[in-house]
Amino acid sequence: MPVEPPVIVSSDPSSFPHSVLRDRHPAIVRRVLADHPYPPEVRQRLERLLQSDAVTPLEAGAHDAEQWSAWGEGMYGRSWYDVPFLWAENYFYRRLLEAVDYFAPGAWRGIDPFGPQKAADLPGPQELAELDALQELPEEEQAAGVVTAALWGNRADLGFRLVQRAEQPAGELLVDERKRMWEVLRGGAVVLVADNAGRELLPDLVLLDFLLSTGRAARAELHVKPAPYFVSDALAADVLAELARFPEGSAVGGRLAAALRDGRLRLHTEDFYCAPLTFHAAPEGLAARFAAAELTILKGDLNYRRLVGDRDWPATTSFERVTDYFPGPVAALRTVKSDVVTGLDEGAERNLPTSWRTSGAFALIQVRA
Ligand SMILES: O=P(O)(O)OC[C@@]1(O)O[C@H](CO)[C@@H](O)[C@@H]1O
Repeated sequence: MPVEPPVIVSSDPSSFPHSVLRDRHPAIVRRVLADHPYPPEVRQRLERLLQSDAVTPLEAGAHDAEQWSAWGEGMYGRSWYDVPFLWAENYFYRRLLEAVDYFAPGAWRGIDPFGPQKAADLPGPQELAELDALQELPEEEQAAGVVTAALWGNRADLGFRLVQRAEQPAGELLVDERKRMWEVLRGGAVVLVADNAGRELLPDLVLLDFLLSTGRAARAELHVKPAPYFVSDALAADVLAELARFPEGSAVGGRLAAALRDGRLRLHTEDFYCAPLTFHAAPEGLAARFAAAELTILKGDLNYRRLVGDRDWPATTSFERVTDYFPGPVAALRTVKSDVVTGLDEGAERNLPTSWRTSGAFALIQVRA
């Protein structure tokens, strides 16, 4: 194991993490306030969240207060900018859910504060038709197409789009190890850890359908978040909303529904997916699921940070080495939207634009088998 560089914090005002806490989080709260006719006490709590300088613990009665008191040891009372970035972001979403009574008994319980944004991002008939049309291609081209679509679907999560212009230049793949992905898959079980709903989840579902219908996988689990998170992250309800978009007679939609019905495709979730932790701390049951799979596919930027550790790794750090703890073969499909990168060749960074780590214009397909 290489010497571990420090965990990323947000204290440097010129850093990406600082901009997330300073600009993105307030924009997210403002959007949630605009999207819902919340009562005054909820609006006040959201405003207070915006104003808070220091991190304070959850109310004692909160359903997961004990968990968060353990996860937050040493954090409370400190500035949001001084605690680890990954922790601060996770806790921000937890506080936001608290503010909108997401877990509290009452009428607002279970109402997704990001629901309207997600609904507006559901794929339209043209996107569905384009993905369905991939099936007309020869299998090898389809294989390339479904992976490319799932990869670039990750490019514009809704949190990112709140602060970034929507249209971006064409993307560039910095590492492409998809060949190894295909070599690992021999008709066993696959886990796909989803990231965003909407335009990312659709190609993820198409990828799962491709794996199942070509026999590259016999079974698949689609792991989703247990609660709203990072604005657009997919919940089981988002999967169902997406499936309902496939038109009558869609071959892909029909096969996915059949696979869910006969158990070849299963939805799964764990509280861990909303914990401020990396995969090093995956609970035993989840680690066993990863270990039993021929391949775990991790989607997105945040899952990448949780996989390699949210640290200032030099970009040439070996991906193989930092992921060798992961309990089974793992593939990361990720557009680069934060500072954490590993697995680049020496010198590869040299010709990239200064913003390459956060622009969403570059991507990685990395595999550790
Ligand atoms: O995981 P995703 O949806 O690909 O990206 C999540 C993200 O937008 O949120 C974090 C910043 O808040 C970063 O990890 C990344 O920029």
